[in-house]
Amino acid sequence: MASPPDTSKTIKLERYNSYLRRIHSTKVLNASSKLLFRATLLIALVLILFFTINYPPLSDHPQHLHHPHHHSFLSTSFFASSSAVGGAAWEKKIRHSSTPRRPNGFSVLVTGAAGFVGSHCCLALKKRGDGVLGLDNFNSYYDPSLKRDRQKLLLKHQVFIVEGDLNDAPLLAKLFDVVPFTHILHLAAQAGVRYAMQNPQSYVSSNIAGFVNLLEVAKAANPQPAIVWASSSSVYGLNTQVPFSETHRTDQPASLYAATKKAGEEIAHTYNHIYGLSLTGLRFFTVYGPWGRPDMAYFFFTKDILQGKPIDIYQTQDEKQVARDFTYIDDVVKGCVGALDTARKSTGSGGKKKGPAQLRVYNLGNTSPVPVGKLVSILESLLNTKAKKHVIKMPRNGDVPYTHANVSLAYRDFGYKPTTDLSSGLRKFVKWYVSYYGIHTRVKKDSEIRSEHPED
Ligand SMILES: O=C(O)[C@H]1O[C@H](OP(=O)(O)OP(=O)(O)OC[C@H]2O[C@@H](n3ccc(=O)[nH]c3=O)[C@H](O)[C@@H]2O)[C@H](O)[C@@H](O)[C@H]1O
Repeated sequence: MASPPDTSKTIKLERYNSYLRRIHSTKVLNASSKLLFRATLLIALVLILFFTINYPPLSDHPQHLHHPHHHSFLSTSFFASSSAVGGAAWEKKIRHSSTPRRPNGFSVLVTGAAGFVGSHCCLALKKRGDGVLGLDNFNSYYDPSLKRDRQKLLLKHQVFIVEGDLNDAPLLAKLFDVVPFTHILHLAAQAGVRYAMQNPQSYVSSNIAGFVNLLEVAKAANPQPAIVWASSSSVYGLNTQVPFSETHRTDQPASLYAATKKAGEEIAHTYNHIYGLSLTGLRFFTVYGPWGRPDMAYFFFTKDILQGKPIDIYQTQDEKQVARDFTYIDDVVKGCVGALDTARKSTGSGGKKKGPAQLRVYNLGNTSPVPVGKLVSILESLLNTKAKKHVIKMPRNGDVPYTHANVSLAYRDFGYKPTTDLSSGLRKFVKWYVSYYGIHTRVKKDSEIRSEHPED
């Protein structure tokens, strides 16, 4: 009888083989995981190197990268470009934009650079050879696409705007770390008289908290910059003496907007007194012109007249015409530049006052008030279109009935002399408006307007 085959050896052999296979596969596994580990290490090293070069540590401003205004750091810059806030490319842009190109040129930080007055001032300063860096939060108080278009215009002239908020102290400190600004032209604000009843907090946040934040950074900077900033004709409030002079009372504001601007003037006094900051407040009188603000009456009147929509023309409670000392943008820009040119250096350093510093306030108006009804009839002529006019009593919305600037102080100190009357200025505005919005209409010549409005 054949003995059954001895399988014990085969079984042993198979076990041995499977043992060998296991050892082998573990070795392979070990080798591949080692490879994976090394590759991961390499990638991590490369990434660390990349971030160290492009994003040096903001150790003194830790919360900056998490600020809501800089979500673009993660969403776009991380993948798409290397010009994120704090990066080497970003710093290069900032330095390039703010470096003067004329002997003894200024290096100016312009806040509100994508705004109406801000964008015009940036261009004027850049054109004469000053270094200009913009700051703007591009908020949506009015159509941000207009702000973006102003930004594009500035970029063509090598003016870079940092996107950020006045209340972002780490960002402001970072800007001063990178650039020794000689001046700040502070024009960022929550503007508009009537909107203050709808959104009071935004006035406190921009015009008070934001201003204080900027002053805190400026006082600590070395060297301290000289600061020129936008106050407002509205601070005259219920003052009845005319024309408004800087010596008249300004303690009766009629709107929260006016109250925050007046607060700004008092805050300026404090920072000048304690820290030796050189501060100049400019009281703008209803500034208008090309690239203007869509929330202002002359702008939305133009839009509504062209669209055949009715417009409200305010009258005082005793049925008198409401009037404004409308001031053309180019005149105001000259005033801003004049104020910068005559601003003396701040005297403090590193947050300590070293001696008395300059503290000034000036009216920048046109010295020639025009009733709103007249403004509308000039627009009607320019646009060859009749407005649907609703004359109504001025709602209790913070508006004052009348403004009229005495500008002799600004004339004495820096030769401020407005030269643009309302019809010439509005003509320039309307020409810009129809071209910007692609409207086909013939805008009347200055001579035609003048013959229709001889007293202007
Ligand atoms: O000098 C300033 O410090 C301010 O100027 C500007 O305020 P204002 O002078 O109020 O300009 P703006 O709104 O264009 O109204 C013009 C006229 O139209 C009248 N007005 C207004 C609206 C309307 O529907 N009807 C009307 O008659 C209205 O009663 C007024 O008489 C800036 O907006 C402000 O930010 C601030 O800088």
